[in-house]
Amino acid sequence: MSIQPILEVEDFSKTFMLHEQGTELPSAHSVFLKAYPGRLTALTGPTGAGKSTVLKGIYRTYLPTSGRIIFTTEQGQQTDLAKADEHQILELRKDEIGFVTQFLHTLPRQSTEDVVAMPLIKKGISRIIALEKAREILSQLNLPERLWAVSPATFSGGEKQRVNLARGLLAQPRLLLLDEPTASLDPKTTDRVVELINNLKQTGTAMIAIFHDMDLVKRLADSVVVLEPPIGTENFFNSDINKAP
Ligand SMILES: Nc1ncnc2c1ncn2[C@@H]1O[C@H](COP(=O)(O)OP(=O)(O)OP(=O)(O)O)[C@@H](O)[C@H]1O
Repeated sequence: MSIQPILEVEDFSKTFMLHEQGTELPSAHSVFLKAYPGRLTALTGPTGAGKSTVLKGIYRTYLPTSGRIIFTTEQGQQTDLAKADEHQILELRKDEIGFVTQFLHTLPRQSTEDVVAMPLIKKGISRIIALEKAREILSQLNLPERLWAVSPATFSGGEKQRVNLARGLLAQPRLLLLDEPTASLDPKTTDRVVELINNLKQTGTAMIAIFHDMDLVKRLADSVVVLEPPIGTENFFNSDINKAP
């Protein structure tokens, strides 16, 4: 039996209305992509092509201007994320869809280990076990132990990225969106992230990840979608990566 996609993005476009400037700014245009359980779809293309906009559309930070985002839930129900109500989106974010961004928004005074453990605690895992797992992954990602009890609010870019990755990977969602997950990391930690992402694939998580570094695409991607503003996208498979522009 062929493997079924967990997510299908069909003809996704987003135009931003800049009311104060009285103008419209086209962003992502006519994007098609699919995500499969246990596989990683890489999203590449030049700056400003709309890659982050597509991930934010899937996570529903933005509403698309047009197109469909069909997500198959754990119960096997198909939902168009472009039309789902806020309550359903919040439930899916809690249980099924994760997003590792380049920014970290946390409550003041919340410790790093609590930030990382929180998605597991929300899923009903005991605080003691969740904290144990949080410390384990923070150590794997080379975040110094002296920082675990401190709020990440004042962390460096690379430290914040480690916290974001630790939280997103530990939660093991069914679909994980990653926006340049290794952008601020040193080569040793990047290798560790590659290993953790490959482990997560084995558990069946579907991933869509933005990369600028083609070496990472070769190491991690099962398929690639190239965004080319403003005319659309080109899809090809990992075996063709060397032919990519
Ligand atoms: N909230 C917003 N309001 C107005 N314009 C926006 C907004 N978000 C993104 N854009 C515009 O949409 C276009 C695509 O932005 P996006 O961040 O999706 O690109 P990207 O491909 O991820 O770029 P990069 O590789 O530099 O991260 C850009 O021209 C950007 O200025």
